[in-house]
Amino acid sequence: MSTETEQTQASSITSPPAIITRQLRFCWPGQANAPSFPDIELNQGEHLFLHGPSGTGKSTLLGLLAGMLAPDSGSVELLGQALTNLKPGARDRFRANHMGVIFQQFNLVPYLSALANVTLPCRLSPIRRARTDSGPDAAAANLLRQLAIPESHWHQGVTRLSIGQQQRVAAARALIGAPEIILADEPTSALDADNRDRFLDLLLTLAEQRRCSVVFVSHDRALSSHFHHQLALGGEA
Ligand SMILES: Nc1ncnc2c1ncn2[C@@H]1O[C@H](COP(=O)(O)OP(=O)(O)OP(=O)(O)O)[C@@H](O)[C@H]1O
Repeated sequence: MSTETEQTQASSITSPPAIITRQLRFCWPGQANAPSFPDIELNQGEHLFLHGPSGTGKSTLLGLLAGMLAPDSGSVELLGQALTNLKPGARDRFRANHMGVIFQQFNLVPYLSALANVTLPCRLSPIRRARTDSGPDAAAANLLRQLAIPESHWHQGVTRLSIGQQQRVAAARALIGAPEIILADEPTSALDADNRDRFLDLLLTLAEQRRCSVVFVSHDRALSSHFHHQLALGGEA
């Protein structure tokens, strides 16, 4: 069996799709039937807008893509790696190396500064660290500057930032070290329309500069035109 590093090197030559899912089903405790999810095929550098009414499984699907949930049946293949075949520890390493996740509740580490939150993926992944040309601190500073977080806030505890600023710190943490895949769960829900559009433009511009694929969950159909593809859950058109 080849190692992840060998497969990643092979991937860069043949560029397999960023994401392929087939016949995914997942049942939460208490759910009568395991809902099935539509198949996804997303090439590297492409962006997918995932929408649908509340409770239709958008966050669950992101959890399956991130390898945080294991499907009852079906498969997830990311960058040519069958995620569903990896043991939990290997899945965690794969996520740290190749994915940036922006959670609905941000999941920032409350006792760390904004800067330390952003550099965290580089401490967990040598691959992400190696992709920051001038080092994690400089890369984090660059992202925080691009995301308009005032320098006076970089060394403050992250809980002292506004909700909109925390969202942007979470985006910077997802982008650092140029992971190939970014999963974003309603990252603009707390922002007003102007800040939402600015945030989205910036996220997609930074993702494009780094050739990241983005899967972006939102209720807000007005955002869909920013994305290459759309996928509806729950029978929405
Ligand atoms: N931790 C959990 N334990 C049990 N059931 C869960 C859990 N998380 C989600 N569910 C159930 O799974 C279904 C899909 O939830 P999910 O959060 O994936 O939907 P969603 O489309 O992301 O909703 P929203 O737009 O409100 O965030 C819901 O019926 C929900 O109750």
